[in-house]
Amino acid sequence: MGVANGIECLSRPEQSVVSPMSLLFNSGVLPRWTCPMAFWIGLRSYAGGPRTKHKRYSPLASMPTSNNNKNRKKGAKSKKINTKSDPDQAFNFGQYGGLKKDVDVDMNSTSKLIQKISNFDQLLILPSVRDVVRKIISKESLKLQDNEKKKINENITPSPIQTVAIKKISKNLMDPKLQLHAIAAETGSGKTMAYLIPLIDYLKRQELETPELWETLRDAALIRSIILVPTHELVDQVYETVSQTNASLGLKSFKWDRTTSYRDLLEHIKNRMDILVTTPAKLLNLFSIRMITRPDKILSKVGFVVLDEADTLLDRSWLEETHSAIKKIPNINHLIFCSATIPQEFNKTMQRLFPTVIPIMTPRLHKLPFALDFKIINSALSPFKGSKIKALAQTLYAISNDDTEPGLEKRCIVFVNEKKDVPEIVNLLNNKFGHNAVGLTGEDTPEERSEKIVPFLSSPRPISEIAPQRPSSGASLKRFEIPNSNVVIGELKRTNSDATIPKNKSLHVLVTTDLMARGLNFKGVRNVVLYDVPKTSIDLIHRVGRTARMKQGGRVFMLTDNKTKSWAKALPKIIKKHQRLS
Ligand SMILES: Nc1ncnc2c1ncn2[C@@H]1O[C@H](COP(=O)(O)OP(=O)(O)OP(=O)(O)O)[C@@H](O)[C@H]1O
Repeated sequence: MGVANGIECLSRPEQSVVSPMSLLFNSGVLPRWTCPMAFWIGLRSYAGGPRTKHKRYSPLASMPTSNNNKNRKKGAKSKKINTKSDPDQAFNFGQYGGLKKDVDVDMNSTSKLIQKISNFDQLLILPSVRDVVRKIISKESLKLQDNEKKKINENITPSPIQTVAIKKISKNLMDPKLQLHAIAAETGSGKTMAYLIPLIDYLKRQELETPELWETLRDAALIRSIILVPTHELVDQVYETVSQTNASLGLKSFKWDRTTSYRDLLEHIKNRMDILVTTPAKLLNLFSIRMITRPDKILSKVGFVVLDEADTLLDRSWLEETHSAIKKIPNINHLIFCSATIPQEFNKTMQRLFPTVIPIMTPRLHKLPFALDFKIINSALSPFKGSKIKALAQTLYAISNDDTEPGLEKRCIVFVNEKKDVPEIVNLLNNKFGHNAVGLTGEDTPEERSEKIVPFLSSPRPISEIAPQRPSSGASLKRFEIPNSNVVIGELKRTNSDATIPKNKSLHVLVTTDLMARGLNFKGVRNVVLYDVPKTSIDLIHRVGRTARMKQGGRVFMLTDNKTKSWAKALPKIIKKHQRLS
């Protein structure tokens, strides 16, 4: 049977296409156990925040204080200190930090470029692509409230990471050689569009600038580009953005997640798939679908591949799967890694390979969101007296009763370290404190996960749509400042003790773990509670990054107790100083 489209033929190819990727891998340059594609930059950690052996230094040693500098000068003689240390020393969060301290990308030229470019018109993007992208951003952007959406074009400017990424990637966009880029910028900074705009531009230019090639692709059964993400929630989210290019640019995008049928997948591949959004595991499935006997042919025209949340996809629990998936794509032209954090372990693994990747970073990498209001609540103090659940309940009351987000249903995400704690916290919040909470962990079925997460991923609903049950008329709101914290909190005093606790409908609470801390664009969620102090700076950055996205306002309440370490209590100061975390 003919090999017309890689789906009907029966014979397997005699020899596979030798590709730049397999060349890298098979040329012995890399030991077999490594993955041939991740090329993290040669990050050199500066002396920022040296963990010193001097007894008097606490883990806060990295905080630039006068005596630290004096000691650091003294210490400088004893060990070689990088002269190019970052002016704002990295703050070691957690016992071992976790993030690479500083990057050696020239931030000065990046900052100058960001200042120079204030409009998408100044970037090398096809006009048709530029117009569509502006419309997508204005539709999805949190910044533009409805009444502003009419002024679409003048309000949509490229975010810093978008400016830098598009500038660097579009320089040689259509060069046929293998090009590797690593995009790293703070959470909520618009990284999705930072890789999507070059990807879409690449596909459209391929159509317009190489018509003969396009003739061979237009009606073939193949996939032209792939975006890999770690979770099905992210597949849905990225696809929601990507699919908006279908009608306006004639691009055929498709998401392959747990709900996708093979029939649907084959149907879309048969009619040319321009952008596939999926997970590494699903992509590997392509090689075990009986009806597809030439999966290599289907992947032979994939020119553009993105690994979003790359530090997750390439950490030790994912490395094997991601590496196998990438190895199946023989002719990659652009391979882009994208993440909000550069964990040390990830960086070391990548440094061992070869740092040929072009780094694309912005000055706020590893810093918490600019417009973040970070509050610490010590549950050891009265009135909580060591009860974290009571501190959480009171915090949620304060959020639901304060004057923020007038007229809108408020949402709050509560992150815990252990998924086993989620059910009990939800139960107590709902049945003892009258809150409106749901719990979400990996134990939930895919259907349960998407049902629970949707109200937090969509924009806030008008409160008029939800029957707000105000506290019984006898209640009075006594407000008091929690000692040793910067939190004003209200205590609901009920005058008639038999009043049932009103279900607090004006605040919707999601209690979850790090499963939901990565990449998800919780639209307009203004409140995050860290029920447990995150174990690493990576967890802290991703959890906190679910709010205050794209310069929006946002509040984080972190519950502490007598066991909380001093470095955790220093966070409000670190954030106020916009200090980098490590
Ligand atoms: N140029 C822009 N102007 C205004 N809003 C934008 C712009 N680009 C993206 N956004 C909006 O900013 C929000 C965050 O974007 P995105 O999810 O891509 O951030 P991110 O950097 O990928 O975050 P994370 O690191 O958490 O994955 C989205 O609602 C998006 O629509």
